[in-house]
Amino acid sequence: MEIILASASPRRSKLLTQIGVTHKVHVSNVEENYTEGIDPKVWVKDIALLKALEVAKFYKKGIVIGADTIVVKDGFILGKPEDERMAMKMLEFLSGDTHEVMTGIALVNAKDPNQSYTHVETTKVLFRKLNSLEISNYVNTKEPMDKAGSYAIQGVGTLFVEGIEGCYNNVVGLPLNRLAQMLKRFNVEVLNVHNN
Ligand SMILES: Cc1cn([C@H]2C[C@H](O)[C@@H](COP(=O)(O)OP(=O)(O)OP(=O)(O)O)O2)c(=O)[nH]c1=O
Repeated sequence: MEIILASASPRRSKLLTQIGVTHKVHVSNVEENYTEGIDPKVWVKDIALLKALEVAKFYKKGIVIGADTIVVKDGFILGKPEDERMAMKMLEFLSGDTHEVMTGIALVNAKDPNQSYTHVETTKVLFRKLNSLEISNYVNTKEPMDKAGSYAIQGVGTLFVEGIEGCYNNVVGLPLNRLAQMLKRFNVEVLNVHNN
C-alpha cells in the first residue's frame, strides 16, 4: 500500500522513516487561516483532514497522511511566527508556565476519500522561566521561525523545557505510536510494511 505524506515538514518525513514507513511526500496548499472562537482541537483536526483530502485528489489509491501542529495556552492558538518580533512575544508568553502541543492527524483512503480517520494528540510541556536575553539569542538562531509556538523541542529549544507529559514525537510533529495504531485500520502493520 502506497503511503503519501501531505506535509512540507521534513521532521514529519524523518519521523515516518524512523519507524520504517516508506512514503512519498506531496505538499498540500491548504491555507491555515484561524477563525476566532474555534475550539483548538476541532481546528487542528479539520486542518489535518483538509490537507489529506486535498492531496488525496491527486491519487487513485494509497493512504494519505495529513497533520497539523499547534501550541495552545490560555485558549490562544500559537502557530508559526510571522516574524522575529512575534517569535519573541510567543516565547515570553510561554515562559515559566505549562502549555499544550496538539497535533491533528488525518488518514484518508485515496481510493475512497469518504474512508478517513482523525485523531488529536495532546502533550503538555512545561517551560522554565526565560529571560529576555536568552529569548532574543534563541530567536537569532532562526530555529523558531518555522515551528509552532516558536520553539523546537528537538533543537536548541530543548533548553527551555523543564518537563513534558505525553508523547514526545507529538511535539515534533507526529505522534508515532498513535499513527501506527491508526494505520492498522488500513491493514498496514508498521513493523511489517510493504509499500510497493
Ligand atoms: C512545538 C514544536 C513544533 N515543531 C514544528 C512541527 C511542525 O512542522 C511545525 C508546525 O507547522 P505545521 O503547520 O503543523 O506543519 P508544516 O508547516 O511544517 O508542514 P505542513 O503544513 O505542510 O504539514 O512546527 C517542531 O518541529 N518542534 C516543536 O517543538
